[in-house]
Amino acid sequence: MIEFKDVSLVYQNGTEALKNINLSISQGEFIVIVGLSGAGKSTLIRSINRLVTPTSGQLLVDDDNILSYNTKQLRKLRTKAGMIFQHHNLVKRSTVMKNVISGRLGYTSTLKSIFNLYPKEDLQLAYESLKRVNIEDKVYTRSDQLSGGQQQRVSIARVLTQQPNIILADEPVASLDPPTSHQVMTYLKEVNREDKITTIVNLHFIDMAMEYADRIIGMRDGEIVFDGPVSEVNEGTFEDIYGRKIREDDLRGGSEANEPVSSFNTEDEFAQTRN
Ligand SMILES: Nc1ncnc2c1ncn2[C@@H]1O[C@H](COP(=O)(O)OP(=O)(O)OP(=O)(O)O)[C@@H](O)[C@H]1O
Repeated sequence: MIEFKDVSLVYQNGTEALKNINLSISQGEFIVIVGLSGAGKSTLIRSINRLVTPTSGQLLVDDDNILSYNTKQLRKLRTKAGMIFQHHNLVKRSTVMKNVISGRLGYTSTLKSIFNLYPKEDLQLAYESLKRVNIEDKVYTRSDQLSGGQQQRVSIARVLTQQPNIILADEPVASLDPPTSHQVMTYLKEVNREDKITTIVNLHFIDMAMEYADRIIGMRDGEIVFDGPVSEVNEGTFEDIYGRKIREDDLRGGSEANEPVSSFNTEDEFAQTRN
């Protein structure tokens, strides 16, 4: 359970990025946050693993106020709340396995991790995580030799290896083409359903928000201006959130041919079904 109680965040330059946020998120929900650039979406999700620190209010994760956490507690929190970024944040010159096993860092002593002394079970878990996103054949490939979509799948595998109970995804598909975007969202949704991991995703594209979210939160100018199940959302809702008419570039497109992806071995194979 995640609870924001009157949470505000003012950056050092005076920008009020979050204004009195009150929000309650139950374990296992799949939430998409939408809003124009600068609305505060990143700030909101980065508050949950304390990549940024709210300046007032209370932020509870499993009944604990994370705003009073020390360094050791923060390390634990960041293991529990895994993060996926727009640009993957993989170590480019390391292999896929090295990147994915780093998901165990929060459970391993620094010395052991320097010498790559991960327990066998951790290596097994990393391999199983790669299998879940169908990229286990790339286990010894250098990360910079993968496509953008493959790198994002590796970053999902890395997060899974962390065994989190929250996944925070900050614009995970912003740099991907439509078919690959749907593939990545489908994996996130699959993981959410199977493992009951609370998943919070920032998205720019309203058609993708409608397709994958169970609940949509709309932000404008640091405030929550909509919060409800996807069944209550229509074009007018987005126009209210955005404060303008919906435009073509608010849509990612390419969803009509969306199929379950698990049975495809390669991204090319998957993409071919969409052409
Ligand atoms: N480190 C920072 N220092 C000062 N202001 C910041 C910082 N990070 C973000 N902001 C400002 O805070 C506000 C909210 O930014 P945030 O990145 O959370 O919005 P967003 O909705 O995620 O936008 P985008 O979709 O462009 O990423 C914006 O006005 C932004 O310029």
